[in-house]
Amino acid sequence: MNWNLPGTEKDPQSITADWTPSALTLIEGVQVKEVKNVLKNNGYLTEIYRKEWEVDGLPVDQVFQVTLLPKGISAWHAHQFTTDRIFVNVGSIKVVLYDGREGSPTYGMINEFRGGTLRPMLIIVPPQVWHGVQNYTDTTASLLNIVDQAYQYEDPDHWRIPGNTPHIPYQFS
Ligand SMILES: Cc1cn([C@H]2C[C@H](O)[C@@H](COP(=O)(O)OP(=O)(O)O[C@H]3O[C@H](C)C(=O)[C@H](O)[C@H]3O)O2)c(=O)[nH]c1=O
Repeated sequence: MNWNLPGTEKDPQSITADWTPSALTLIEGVQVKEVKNVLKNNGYLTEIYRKEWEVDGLPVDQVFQVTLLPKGISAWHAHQFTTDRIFVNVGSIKVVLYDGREGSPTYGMINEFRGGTLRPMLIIVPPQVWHGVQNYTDTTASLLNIVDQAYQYEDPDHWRIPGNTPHIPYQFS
């Protein structure tokens, strides 16, 4: 008996048995450290960064917070020398990375992560990897950036390209 309706499609695999997106190959140099919330009687506690996780072996020189209003987008950014470590500490944020480094084994690759209160994770973004963030929810969200080189006010190590550039094969929606 045919029970399908016109236009019916079967789901492909989207997630592995450990709930990692099945299609996810990490961009060269990118690392992700997922952490678990520690549930307490009066709330919960979340570790954000430990040197002993050995995610990059780099120093911590500064920590700053970026707050995104509902649906706010901040893209695209890259740094020549600075490693970003992004941790969404409030709400839910999409973190999208693009490898535009010619000669990189993952040149041209996009990585997309959704992290935050529900799925805490630290994302290590190496220098020269383009990144953008989007609060895709209706409540204010924020992320912490734990950088290995503090922001230089007079000479920021910060390059930008518009969020809708045709040179990155990703559209924030
Ligand atoms: C980083 C920094 C910036 N500023 C000043 C400089 C600007 O006048 C203003 C906004 O800084 P920026 O334009 O860098 O902020 P975003 O565009 O939100 O970018 C930041 O958040 C996204 C997600 C990134 O990935 C960037 O690496 C990070 O810089 O704050 C400071 O006063 N101190 C600082 O440490």
